[in-house]
Amino acid sequence: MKRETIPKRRFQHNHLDSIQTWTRLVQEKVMDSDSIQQEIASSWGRCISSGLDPLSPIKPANQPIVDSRRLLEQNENGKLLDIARLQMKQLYCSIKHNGHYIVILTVLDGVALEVLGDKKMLAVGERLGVTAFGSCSEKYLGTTSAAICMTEKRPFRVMTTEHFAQDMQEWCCSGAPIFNDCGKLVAVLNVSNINYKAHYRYILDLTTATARAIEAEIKFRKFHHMYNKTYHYLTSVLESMPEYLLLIDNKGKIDHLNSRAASILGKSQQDCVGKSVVDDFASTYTDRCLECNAELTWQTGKGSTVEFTSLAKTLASRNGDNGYVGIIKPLGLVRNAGNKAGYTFSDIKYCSSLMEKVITRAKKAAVSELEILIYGESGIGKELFAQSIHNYSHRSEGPFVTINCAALPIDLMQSEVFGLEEGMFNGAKRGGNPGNFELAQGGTILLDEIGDMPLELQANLLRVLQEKAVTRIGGRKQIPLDVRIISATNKNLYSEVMAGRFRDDLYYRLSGMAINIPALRDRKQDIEKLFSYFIEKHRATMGVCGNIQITPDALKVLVDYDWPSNAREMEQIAMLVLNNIQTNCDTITIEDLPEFLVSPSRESGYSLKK
Ligand SMILES: Nc1ncnc2c1ncn2[C@@H]1O[C@H](COP(=O)(O)OP(=O)(O)OP(=O)(O)O)[C@@H](O)[C@H]1O
Repeated sequence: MKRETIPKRRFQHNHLDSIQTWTRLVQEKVMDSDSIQQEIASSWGRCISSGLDPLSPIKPANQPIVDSRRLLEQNENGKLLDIARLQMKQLYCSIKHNGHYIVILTVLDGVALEVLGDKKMLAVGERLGVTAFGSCSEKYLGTTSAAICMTEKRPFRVMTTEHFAQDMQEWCCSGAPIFNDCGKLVAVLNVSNINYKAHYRYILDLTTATARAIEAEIKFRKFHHMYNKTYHYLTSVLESMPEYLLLIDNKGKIDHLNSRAASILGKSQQDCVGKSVVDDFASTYTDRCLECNAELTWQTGKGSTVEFTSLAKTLASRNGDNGYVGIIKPLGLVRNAGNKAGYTFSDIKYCSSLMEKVITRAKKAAVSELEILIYGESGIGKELFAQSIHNYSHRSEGPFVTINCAALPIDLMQSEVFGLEEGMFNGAKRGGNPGNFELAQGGTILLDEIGDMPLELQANLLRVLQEKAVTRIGGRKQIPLDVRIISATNKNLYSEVMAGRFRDDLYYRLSGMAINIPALRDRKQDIEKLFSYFIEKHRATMGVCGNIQITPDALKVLVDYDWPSNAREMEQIAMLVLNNIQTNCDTITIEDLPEFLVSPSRESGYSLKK
């Protein structure tokens, strides 16, 4: 087929020109490209190259078969349809009083995802196979506005004899492309009718505006989803932290807090959010308190007080609205009521005989008066054991106080652990501040992360152990102590002694009875029970109902994993899984597990540190 070039160019549809050009094409096999719009000429060219005969009737029987289920699963087509349906209905309602129309949503390979219109136009469409999940591709229908929009990636109208196939030449179509949030073309929206006079120019504008509205909804849903996901992650992370955390905005109002923080303040989370720190909790609060590491006393709903030390970080936002992350330290509650250990041995979930032996040993240790040194990797349950030992001992009615020996700067730690004599610093109260050892009187003190205790403090600690008494910083008086010491570490303390980082005399004092908690990877029998326990523990708060099972495949993935951060990591993963699954889901499958667990390359697996 020859192409003739006439120097005159046309950009608008002219019925007479296109009918002449088309007739010439059919009768003389000559395409006069310059007497029709260039986009139409290109489409006709493609139809000719694909062997389409303009005169042969369009038969639905020749249509390529489409697997509708697969189509909906591909490329987020299901979501697109969900969004577009409502907009298509609105578009149709705004034009239907002008005549008979059909609104078509076509996806990339030319398949119609949705078709709606009045009876007459639907019947016209049906005769040509223009139905939901029917192919409307260029190879089948010839030139259409949808086909041109796909190629040109902009709105386009195809009128009557601009259609290549004779069977389509009654049709008038206005189409507009739909792009996703990444700017990728995903579909074309199209309005068609078979009455030339009722295919007004504004129909193309309306179609384009509706396509833009669909795009905006796609973006909105994506951001909404991302926002929800981030919010859930943030909440899960805050909830799983052992600290009492608050996010405070630059006006001193509480933006968010974890449930631990709310419980220590004696209020619900809802009651705390939006409340002013100054008006409702700590009247001496200022931003400077946070910046200069000052201590604050918070009034709680239960009439007691909580020390709020400024282990706070500034959160800078782009628009300069700085906020803070605050950590409430429940020292005040310890002073008022004594700190209670919540866990007992019955809270330790296991099946393995290895763990059975460890628990038997820990119970023996509990009823003795020996100092106990608990060894185990990070997140394995050392604190859980320490609390259980305390509750199993005759000191169970006394306080249980934990000191994290790695967490605080040395000066703060001195006063925290050993107490502060009155008048030592401006912050010291009348009568001085008792340290953690005094607060643990009659009970147990857990020296967590003992392997990280600075050498300077080790000397003071040794003195306390030898003398069974404590002297506050800046004071002279010795205060006799009746405290049982449990230490915990994830380091090899003996190697630390050998390396000169830990005092040998202190090491021998602390390790009256050693308890080794084996890593989770060394007791695979416990994995199923522990994972089910964490799922059940968080199920309700994460909004998932019902009794949840795990498939053998998914369980195998969990069993095969190394669990570098042990039970704490497993708890995080259980929460991520709950976040991934539907609220009414009753089975956890491999697809619900985080990617790094399932993928064979485990190097990128994360490990969580307290
Ligand atoms: N066998 C178990 N059964 C039930 N819960 C467990 C078990 N082991 C650990 N956990 C839970 O896992 C979390 C981490 O435990 P814990 O804080 O006691 O670990 P840790 O060894 O003290 O950690 P770190 O070394 O970071 O101080 C806690 O929520 C704890 O209750």
